[in-house]
Amino acid sequence: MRRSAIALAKLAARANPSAQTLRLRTLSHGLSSPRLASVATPFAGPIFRRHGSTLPPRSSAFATATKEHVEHLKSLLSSPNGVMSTLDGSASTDDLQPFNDDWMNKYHGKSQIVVKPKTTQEVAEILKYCNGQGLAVVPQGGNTGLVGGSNPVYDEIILNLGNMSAIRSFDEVSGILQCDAGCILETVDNYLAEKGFIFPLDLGAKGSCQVGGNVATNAGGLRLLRYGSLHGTVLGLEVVLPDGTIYDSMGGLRKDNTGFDLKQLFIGSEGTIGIITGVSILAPKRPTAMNVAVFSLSSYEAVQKVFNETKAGLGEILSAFEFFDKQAYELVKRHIKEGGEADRKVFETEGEFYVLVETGGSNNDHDEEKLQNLLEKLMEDELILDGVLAQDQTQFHSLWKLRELIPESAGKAGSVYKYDLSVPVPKMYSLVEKMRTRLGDAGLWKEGGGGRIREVVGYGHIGDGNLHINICADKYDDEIEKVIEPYVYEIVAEERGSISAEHGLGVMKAPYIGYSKSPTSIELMKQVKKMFDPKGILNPYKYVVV
Ligand SMILES: O=C(O)CC[C@@H](O)C(=O)O
Ligand SMILES: [Zn+2]
Repeated sequence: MRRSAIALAKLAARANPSAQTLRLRTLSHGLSSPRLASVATPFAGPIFRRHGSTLPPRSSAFATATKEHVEHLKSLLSSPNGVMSTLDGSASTDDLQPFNDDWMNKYHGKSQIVVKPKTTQEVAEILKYCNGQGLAVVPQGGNTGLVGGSNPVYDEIILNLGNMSAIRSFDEVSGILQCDAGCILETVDNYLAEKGFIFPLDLGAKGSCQVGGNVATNAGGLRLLRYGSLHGTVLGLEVVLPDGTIYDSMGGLRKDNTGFDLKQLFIGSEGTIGIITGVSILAPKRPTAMNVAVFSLSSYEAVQKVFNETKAGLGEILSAFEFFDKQAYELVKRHIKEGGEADRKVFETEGEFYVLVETGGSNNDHDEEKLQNLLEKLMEDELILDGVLAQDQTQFHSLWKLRELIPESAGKAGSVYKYDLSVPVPKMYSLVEKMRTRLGDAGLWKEGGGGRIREVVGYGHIGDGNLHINICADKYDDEIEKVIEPYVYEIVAEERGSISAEHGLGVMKAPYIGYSKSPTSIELMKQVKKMFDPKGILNPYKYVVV
């Protein structure tokens, strides 16, 4: 009888307990690298075109904040320390910089006031006052976004939710958690872990991003494949509307068919129609048996085949299926090495592509058997070149790091233009190839390095049909941007895809929404915005610009 891959791996582990990860088997021969055939899909509707995106000028409809405004805002809060401003000398420009700038150093606001309320009532008082005074406001959570959605464009007042971070309640029978919007995602997940539950969203920025910001941007993350989108898991919200009205649906019923499901409007509205202050969400039971494996593959076609086999083989225990290309893997290796870690060989045979498969179930033996059968099949079919399987928690995390460290590693390689696209899975990687060709033709990128574009990498959530393209440039520059945009949106529109699968529109993609949405949809969105925010004070110049 043939021994299984996992059994072999375990024997190897006993023989060499210091091995960081376990090798499954190496198949370095007999595999061709077929290119993905490009299939012409006619786009039925007219393709929206927009060239030379420019920022709208600062709106003269908004008041300019003064020292008197600062004084009044202070009077609305329980602690005057909740307002930081250069207008009254309570803060310096440097103090406000972490709130004005985004973490990529791409977006730079010029706000002179940061307000940090502690209660929903305080948020309501602030918004009521700002609305009355015509002062524009940008809501801000962990400021970890990628599209400039949480930074001021000009001098909007920053309303930061960081001081609202209490877990309000957790019901261990229903799994319903209620918390303040400013709770850090990882803190909430750790709290749930102690009770045997899991937050139904996980992403690389979990240590800094906030739950309210996650909901406001409808963050997708690494386990959407398993737990679905926040549109399904969020059961209720507390939201302060621009005039200070508090909308409260925190009751959080799983079933409720009485009228429009209004909370859905706020999920993914990027702080343009209300500020989320509380979230009620359904937390599933935390899997007690988890495993992760990473494979190297020779082609994108193999990635797709492995995805199909994995879905069929693992069924309900599949909790993540991620992919990355060799260029992304090289960046991570370099980053890990620069961080001082010993250079270790993870794969005997490296590939053109890598996939990470995670299982999460409740019975280790059952899950392992399924994973084992899958791996045998993948190897027999010669779909994978090599694979490693985590054997303990440390290895579990170090394998996940190969995927999770990609954005950070790209950031180390330069100023990164980030695209977050949805297209049918068979078309996904062709977008990366088209982008390389485009940048090569413009003389900006050369295979092997040497151009102003240092690297173009493709990775993402295959399980959700969501591709990330990261283009690492020597600096953010209009000349480069014009080569990339709107070209990148045009090639997405040709496939009838989405120009924002999960990062949102923010200020970056606001001008390009027409590549993904019809004029009718955009008009309806504008009407919604006007209804909730007739003065347009909330997060102006972004999302759907009225
Ligand atoms: O930085 C990016 O482009 C992607 C970030 C995030 O959505 C991820 O999937 O890692
Ligand atoms: Zn992502």
